[in-house]
Amino acid sequence: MTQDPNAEARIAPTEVGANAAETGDRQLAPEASDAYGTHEVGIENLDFATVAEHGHTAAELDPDAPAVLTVDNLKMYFPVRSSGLVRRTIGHVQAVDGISFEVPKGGSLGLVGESGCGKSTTGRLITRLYKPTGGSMMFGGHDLAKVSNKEMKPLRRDVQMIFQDPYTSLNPRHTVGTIVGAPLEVHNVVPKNKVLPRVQELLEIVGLNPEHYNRYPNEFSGGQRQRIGIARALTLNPKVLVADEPVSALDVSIQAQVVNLLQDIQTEFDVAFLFIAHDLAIVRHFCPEIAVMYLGKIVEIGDRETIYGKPHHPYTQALLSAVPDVKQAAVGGRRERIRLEGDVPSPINPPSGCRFRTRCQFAQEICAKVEPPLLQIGKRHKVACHFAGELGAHPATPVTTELLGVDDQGTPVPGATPTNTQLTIPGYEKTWFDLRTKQTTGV
Ligand SMILES: Nc1ncnc2c1ncn2[C@@H]1O[C@H](COP(=O)(O)OP(=O)(O)OP(=O)(O)O)[C@@H](O)[C@H]1O
Repeated sequence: MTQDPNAEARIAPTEVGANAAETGDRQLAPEASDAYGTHEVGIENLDFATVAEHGHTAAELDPDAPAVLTVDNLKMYFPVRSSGLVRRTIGHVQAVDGISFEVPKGGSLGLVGESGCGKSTTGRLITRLYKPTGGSMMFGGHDLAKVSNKEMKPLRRDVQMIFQDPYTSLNPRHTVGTIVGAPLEVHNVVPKNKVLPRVQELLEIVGLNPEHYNRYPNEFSGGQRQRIGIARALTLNPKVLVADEPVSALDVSIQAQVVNLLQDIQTEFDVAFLFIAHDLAIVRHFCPEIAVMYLGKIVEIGDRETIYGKPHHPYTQALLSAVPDVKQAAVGGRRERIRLEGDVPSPINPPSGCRFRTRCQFAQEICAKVEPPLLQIGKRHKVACHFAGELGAHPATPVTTELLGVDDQGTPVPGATPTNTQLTIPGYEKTWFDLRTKQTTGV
């Protein structure tokens, strides 16, 4: 494991959880560190952005990395049934509605957005906890969306999930050894007498005492339990890990340690992450590439610098304006908060055209009539907005009309030929639409 060079204080192996279990106290003492070995960051009660600075450096983008997972036009519609004896389907929750993206080999894509926008559903689709309504998820030559449960079994080894809540995701009746070792037995990967050594090795890798394999989850603190969940996800040497809010249930001082552990794991296991989180500071640190979701759609996707520095979608701009930025505040340059009006509409009956339009200050007639395509507007930047532009520089007229063959009100122009062929691919093209010149351009 990589030793954290900036850690200010190394804390002795802690057994806070064990002590608490002995006294029957589930309210654990404050966790200075939850790790047995490495990964401590001796900093407490700071915001994540600051803590992270004292831990690992932010992950870097490898623009040449091939895609390990390619998701194309993925959809998940949950049926809504009437009450009564004959339960007819009366509608659908459009939890995920036609999203496309790539996860690079050994890299990480962050998925952010408000609660209910479809992040967890996306993660559960990729790990095939749900079977999608439509679309494809190409992984190692297989379409995970189409394979049968039987065909999926060997593929599950490669695509694993870390769950949000370390309190409910571990079976309290099983020892850590059983929890971490179970996948090895189910998939028959090592002989029975090799399971325990492998479990102990994994516990050590995630910073837990390998001798604690025969303890139960309630004997560990929250951060330690999440390490158990991480060890379990790593057992089969996956190629893709879906981390669904992996630190949001943890104490702030522990979050950075667990994120740093995930970074170590990514480097050493060369595993790719789909990192789902609503905390934009954590995503900024962990993910060189970020997709922003709103009501089942990706509204903006791009590299970290672009998404955080020059977001072009009004929703991304509003989300980012709500992030407390300690450094900015210190120099008196705190961002003005953009308040979104109203609630997120129901995914059963989403707004026509652009789904964000009911809460968008720039919305015009075209937004209700025509859905904006996820248009590539930079080398690694796509946005779905008719009025895409930097904060304070949104255009007065829609930028998409010529591409879509409509006028400024969204009415089809007779004889116009829409040129939207390149608008929905999962990755990036070598050329893109220049918002200023409204021409295709490239490197
Ligand atoms: N099994 C299900 N049946 C019906 N609707 C569902 C189901 N799972 C999720 N939904 C709905 O799908 C939408 C997307 O939910 P999802 O949990 O994916 O969002 P999320 O962005 O992960 O939110 P959160 O951060 O709160 O988990 C929500 O409206 C949710 O109510």
